Amino acid sequence: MEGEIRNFMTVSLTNLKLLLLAFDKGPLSSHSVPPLNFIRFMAVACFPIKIQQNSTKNNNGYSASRFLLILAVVVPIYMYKENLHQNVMLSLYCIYVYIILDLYLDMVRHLVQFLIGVELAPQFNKPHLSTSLQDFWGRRWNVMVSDILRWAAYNPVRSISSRLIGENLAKYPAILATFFLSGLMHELQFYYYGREKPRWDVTCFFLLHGLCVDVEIALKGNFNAKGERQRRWWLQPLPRLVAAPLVVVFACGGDSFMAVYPGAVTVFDKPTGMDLGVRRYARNDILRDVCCLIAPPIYSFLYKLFEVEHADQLQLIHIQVDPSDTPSDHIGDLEDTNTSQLSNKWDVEPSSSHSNEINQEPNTLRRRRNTTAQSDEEEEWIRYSQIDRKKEFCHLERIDGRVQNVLQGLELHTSVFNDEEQKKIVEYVYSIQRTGQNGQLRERTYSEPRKWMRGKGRVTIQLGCCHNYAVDRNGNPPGIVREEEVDPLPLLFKQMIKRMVRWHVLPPTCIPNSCVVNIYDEGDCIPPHIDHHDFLRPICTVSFLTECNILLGSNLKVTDLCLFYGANIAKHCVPAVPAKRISITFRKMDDSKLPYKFSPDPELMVMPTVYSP
Ligand SMILES: O=C(O)CCC(=O)C(=O)O
Ligand SMILES: [Fe+2]
Repeated sequence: MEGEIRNFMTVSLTNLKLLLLAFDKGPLSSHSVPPLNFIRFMAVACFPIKIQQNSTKNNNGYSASRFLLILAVVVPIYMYKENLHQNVMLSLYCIYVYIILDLYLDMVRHLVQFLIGVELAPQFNKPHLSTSLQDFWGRRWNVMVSDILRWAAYNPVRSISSRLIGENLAKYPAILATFFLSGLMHELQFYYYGREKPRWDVTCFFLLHGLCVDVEIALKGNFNAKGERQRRWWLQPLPRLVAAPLVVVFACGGDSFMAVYPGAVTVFDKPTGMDLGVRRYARNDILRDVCCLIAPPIYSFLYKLFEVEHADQLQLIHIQVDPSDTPSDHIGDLEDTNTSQLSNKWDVEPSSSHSNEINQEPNTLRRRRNTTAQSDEEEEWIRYSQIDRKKEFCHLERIDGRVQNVLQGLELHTSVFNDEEQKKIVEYVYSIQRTGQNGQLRERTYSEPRKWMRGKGRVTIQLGCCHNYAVDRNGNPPGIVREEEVDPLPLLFKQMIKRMVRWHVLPPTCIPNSCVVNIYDEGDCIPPHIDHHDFLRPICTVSFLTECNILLGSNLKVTDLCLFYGANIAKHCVPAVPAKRISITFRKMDDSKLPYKFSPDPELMVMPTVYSP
């Protein structure tokens, strides 16, 4: 059977990978990380494997021994098949197919891993813990295949349809196309085994699930938009213990899943020689057809009923500084420098004409202030004592069945930077923006919302590392994109960090080494998201120009403007801002997730002095 399965994988997946390579996409493309030498290239092309992007200690795969144990229980039950109801047999069969697949793929993974010396990703990520169909198919079931389908169908269809029907709707046809392609691949695989004319029931099964995922995503957005309904008890999420079996039963055990069995029976009956006594799926099965029709609405309803939010601890320090005057149009001294890297443009000596007060360490401040007959200590003490700190934020929500304070760790510090300093920082930001507009920054440092996203996106400037909130157009997953290089943190921002550590706003144990600057025009927003866990907590946002609402919580009320694909766990968002606003979010990267070309900044490695009045 192993030989059969190997061919099965080679036939469909290798061809798809090679096809993607023709467009320099997918796991064999020139962007692959780590770069593929000949041996690795051949291994990735020929085997159902995926190179682990970020080396991880957590292996989400199951241990083979646990599986063998389950198998040891399931297989003997087959002996009593005559006494078992057909549907029980089908469910057992489903478990059997899953275990065999996982064992086989895991075996291949370990063998290839050993041979090519690269860590490979597990293929399954605890599918029995899925909390929604989207979670099941997108993140837990056969993840290597999901990745390939994302490149081959989802991304291209999404990009074409966003031009035709807009960014918000584009995901729906993209999802359908992905499931359709998956259906065709399965049809081909079953044909390969059974040599029977395709009955298209497998394709229908995948299309049905694609439709359900579409409905699920649409409803999630819709329900979220009606924030009030979230609070009704019957729409509150149930614990994963209840939600997960429901999703898995729908994904694998519902009547519609039986559509897959004819293929599965054809595939596995013959090579294993097991006559499982499973009835052939009847093409005109009325019950199945009815189920197909009613499954999406029922599923979507169940989804919302049993959706589980993850209890990620929110630790966000938000520093809200007083809104300064409208930014001046004055460009500042920095504009005429003409190098392409921010570090050169920006990292100016405190003594040069580019310097500003915030660039100076307390002793520099001291010297200047002495002239005003105010001692340096007094000056710093006054500034330090003017900081207003609010830490007791509390909003209780039920997450995973437990009542938790979702604002745990949130702090608000005001008056950390004075008006003059804020103005300088804002001017700096504008000068970087102009540098980016002139194409003088690294490709992923500066990005503007696309034209049709006006009012929905915002300008972002990423420094220190490039990271994705969602899968990017190259298929990179959310989180730090380790192979991308962006411009480094400029001196001014490093000095902001030092100031915040010195004045007890940031802990000296978590000194940020990256940041994202968000420039919002009136009406722009940031959709609900949780900052990726490639970044350590706490995370710190400094806000300029305009006061605005920032929503925090596990179930956010979201306006239509902020509908966001994949935001099933929404933790914070900035709804449409009333006027121009700038924010700088500082984050420390997890050491194991640093960009490959990242070199730690010596200035930020020395523990900054903490002020003690
Ligand atoms: O602009 C803000 O205040 C929030 C920014 C943010 O959440 C982010 O960039 O992840
Ligand atoms: Fe964020």
